[in-house]
Amino acid sequence: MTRLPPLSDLSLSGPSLAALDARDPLAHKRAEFDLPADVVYLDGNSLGALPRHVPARLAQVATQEWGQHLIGSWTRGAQAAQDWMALPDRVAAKLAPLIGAQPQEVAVGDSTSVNTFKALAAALRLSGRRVILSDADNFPTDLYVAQGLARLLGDVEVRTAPAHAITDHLTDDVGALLLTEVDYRTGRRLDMRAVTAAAHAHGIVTVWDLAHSAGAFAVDLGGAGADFAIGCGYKFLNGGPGAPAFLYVAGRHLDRAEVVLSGWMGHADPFEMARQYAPAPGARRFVVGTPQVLSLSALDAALDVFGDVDLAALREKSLSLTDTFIRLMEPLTRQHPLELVTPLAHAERGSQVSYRHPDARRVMARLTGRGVIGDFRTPDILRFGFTPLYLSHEDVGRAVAGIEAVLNEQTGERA
Ligand SMILES: Cc1ncc(COP(=O)(O)O)c(C=O)c1O
Ligand SMILES: Nc1ccccc1C(=O)C[C@H](N)C(=O)O
Repeated sequence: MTRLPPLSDLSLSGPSLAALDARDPLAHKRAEFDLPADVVYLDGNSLGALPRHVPARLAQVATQEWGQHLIGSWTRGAQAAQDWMALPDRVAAKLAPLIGAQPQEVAVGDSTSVNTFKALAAALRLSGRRVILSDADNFPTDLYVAQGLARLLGDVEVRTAPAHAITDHLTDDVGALLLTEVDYRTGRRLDMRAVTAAAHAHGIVTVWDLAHSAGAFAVDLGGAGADFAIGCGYKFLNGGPGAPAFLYVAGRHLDRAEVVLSGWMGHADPFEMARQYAPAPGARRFVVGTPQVLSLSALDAALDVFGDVDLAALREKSLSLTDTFIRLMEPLTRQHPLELVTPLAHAERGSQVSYRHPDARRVMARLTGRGVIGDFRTPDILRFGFTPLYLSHEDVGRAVAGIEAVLNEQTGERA
């Protein structure tokens, strides 16, 4: 079991947590979200909370843009850049600064799974090779999509290795490397820059899954030299259930990146109705069919929450929340069969903390019943996500108190 150094200025008592909250530069952001009062929501890494202003935007799109302006909304307001046709591009432009991208390097639409397929196919084509390498414990959809692409192509091998040893498996026959920057179970964060550089040394094209990164901390795709990336709109970006996902392609690849799902909305001039596909300039070519206007509008509005957020402060708060949680949990790891599986080193940590527990499924069910909402992940993981925009250190204290009560309850039942 992992042990932490003794607490210096922190205890479970309210005031020190309140003091941390008092100097939180993001404390005011909480008021921008709608959350039930009696809940500590530690699941924003699965479904982000509702930004308060999003329902009004949805109502406006439904009743005015759809209800009143009907088909005209596709191009209406094009001068003022409010048309539905350009909505994916406008959302891409809002998202780009959060992931260290240029607007023309980002396409918004479809699901993360579908975008993984598009990015992986393009990466493999760019490499001219026939092997996809991934983390053996990657999120299932990443592995399934790679397997499906391999089945389609017939002569492609999907190879897996443990994420922590991935650089030992970078060989000159590997074409595409598909990795998730922050592991969905352990919360371990990979060094995207170092791994990308190591992959490039072998001529490997990288595809980074940013599902648990985008909106949790500043991602620097450009600085890391990443080739492709994909990620979810409904987790830390708070775009709502089923929100459109994103796909990043580095500007240097735009000329040669091929779109396997070449649909008319990624055509250079969709309404030319040409017989032959010609890709739109920039990442827009990865938009396939008709944009999902309702969900894109929700994501568009949700991203405004980030408008005044200093991304350095976001990371600092995230680490402060996860540090606080780990410290307050430490006594419980001595009394109960809890094993911290999230790295203590800040550079190796995303914005979640996970523990192994032999009865994790039941513990999480009980915890959720008490209003502390996290996740159980197979086989024995208790997972807690920390969204710096709407959680306080006092919430962390309440969560730990709830966890303690549930664990004691279970111990009492066994005795
Ligand atoms: C790492 C990772 N990739 C992808 C996904 C999901 O993809 P999709 O939105 O297509 O279901 C998730 C979560 O669902 C995830 O954690
Ligand atoms: N999209 C979902 C739909 C339903 C239930 C969960 C999800 C998740 O996002 C799970 C998440 N990716 C995870 O890391 O476990």
